[in-house]
Amino acid sequence: MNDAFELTPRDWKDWALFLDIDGTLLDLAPTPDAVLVPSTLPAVLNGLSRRLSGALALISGRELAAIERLFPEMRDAAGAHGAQWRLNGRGMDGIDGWPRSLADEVAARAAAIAGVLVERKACSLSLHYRDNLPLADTIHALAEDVVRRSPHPLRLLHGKAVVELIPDAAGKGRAIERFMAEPAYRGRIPVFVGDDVTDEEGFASVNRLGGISIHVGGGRPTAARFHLSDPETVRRWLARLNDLPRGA
Ligand SMILES: O=P(O)(O)OC[C@H]1O[C@H](O[C@H]2O[C@H](CO)[C@@H](O)[C@H](O)[C@H]2O)[C@H](O)[C@@H](O)[C@@H]1O
Repeated sequence: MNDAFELTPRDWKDWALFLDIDGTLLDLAPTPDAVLVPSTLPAVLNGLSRRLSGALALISGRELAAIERLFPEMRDAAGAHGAQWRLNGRGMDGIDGWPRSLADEVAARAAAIAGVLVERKACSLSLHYRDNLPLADTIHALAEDVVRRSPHPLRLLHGKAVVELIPDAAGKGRAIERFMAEPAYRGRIPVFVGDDVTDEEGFASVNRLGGISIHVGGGRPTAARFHLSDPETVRRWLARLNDLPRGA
């Protein structure tokens, strides 16, 4: 796979940049709240957003409230794998139909299993088992049972030591496509950087749209066409882009 480090837009009007958070912008941590935002990263993201005339969005499995806590200055984001959506600093219509009572039930069932961390979000739910990896099958079976019984169409995503329940209509590919229809993004080349299996839908979308898909890490098959080795390299690449002349 091609190294993405030397990739540079010919013109700042060319690219629309979509960035995953955990495992891409930020190093993975033992729990969701333990992640650290390196002190120089917000300024780099702001600088790039300005260079791209606003065509930069965070595309994350985290809920919007958590994204805002980590990156308060970022104006465009898709949360909960695209079930939530914010444009130009304003919350937009998301995906309805999150079955709260079923989510209560799955949270209670999972909380009774030692080593599982339940992360409840506005319209999705994550079951983390990083503390007890052999629980993977148990957690997957529990989540599959919930999806089968849900009154609303849900689906499962299997991420890094996590199973996520999301509305069936959500997904990072659709989130990127929704941004690409907005005036600030329309006509640009989508560039998506992500690390996880849950980012594959985003890679497939940007490939279809003639864009640039960049996988962070390695060790598994991916639809991405470019590669960066780890979040530290992603941050160095973004800083390098942000140091290019504004007229690039
Ligand atoms: O789409 P992303 O921005 O990559 O978010 C995916 C999930 O990331 C978080 O969980 C992952 O990162 C945690 C912190 O490093 C780690 O402890 C956990 O094992 C990972 O699965 C986040 O907590 C989830 O809500 C996101 O959906």
